[in-house]
Amino acid sequence: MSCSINVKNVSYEVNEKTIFENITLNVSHEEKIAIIGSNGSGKSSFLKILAGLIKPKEGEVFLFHDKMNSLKEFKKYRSDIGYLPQDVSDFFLCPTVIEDVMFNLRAKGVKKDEAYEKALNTLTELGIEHLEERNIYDLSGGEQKIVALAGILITKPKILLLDEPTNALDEDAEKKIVEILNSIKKSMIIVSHHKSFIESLTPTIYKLDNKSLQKVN
Ligand SMILES: Nc1ncnc2c1ncn2[C@@H]1O[C@H](COP(=O)(O)OP(=O)(O)OP(=O)(O)O)[C@@H](O)[C@H]1O
Repeated sequence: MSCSINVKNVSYEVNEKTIFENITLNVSHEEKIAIIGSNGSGKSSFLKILAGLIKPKEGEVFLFHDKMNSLKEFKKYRSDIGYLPQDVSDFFLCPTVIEDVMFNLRAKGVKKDEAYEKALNTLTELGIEHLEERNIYDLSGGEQKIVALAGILITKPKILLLDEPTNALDEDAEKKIVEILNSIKKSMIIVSHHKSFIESLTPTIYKLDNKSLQKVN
């Protein structure tokens, strides 16, 4: 089957300390996988490598079978990758929720009325339409997380890299996110500590432990 992401023998170190080594992973077109692991095991760093934000020490990353030789080369796939960071506080570019969610579509040349309609639909799907006119920086951490997710989902990226998408979310919000992520047929890597959330999305779970990535089941 065709793969969206291939990782070959990737290692990462910070300040000469090895965080993980020799990670090999293939994620097929439309496959969802989850990564668990204890605090500090390197899950966020691994996602950042796949998003082209940091460089591995060694190894190779392929997106759609195209080898990424430098961080610059990730640029051509920027709009195909939806990366949700663990901390979204620096994620926003516009003051209000609706403006921010519309922003990525407007940047792609979508007309204002159409972008507004799509943004409102996305907010409604995620159950946060009441936040439309709110200032993002007045929102709670959980609300900000869902707004950030809305800004990613609206552009329909081919790959979703989601770092703890439900931390700080209440049960209802989590349920909505499960419904939406289950309805999306895209390649997805979800990092989470939340077992029931992960199990409601995918049976394919990996654990980052002792510097290596192993399949749990
Ligand atoms: N820029 C950095 N400077 C110093 N240390 C870093 C940096 N980035 C990551 N680390 C260290 O690398 C290790 C892995 O961090 P990472 O955030 O990837 O772990 P994680 O598995 O996502 O943790 P958590 O579950 O707590 O979010 C940690 O020990 C962290 O302190």
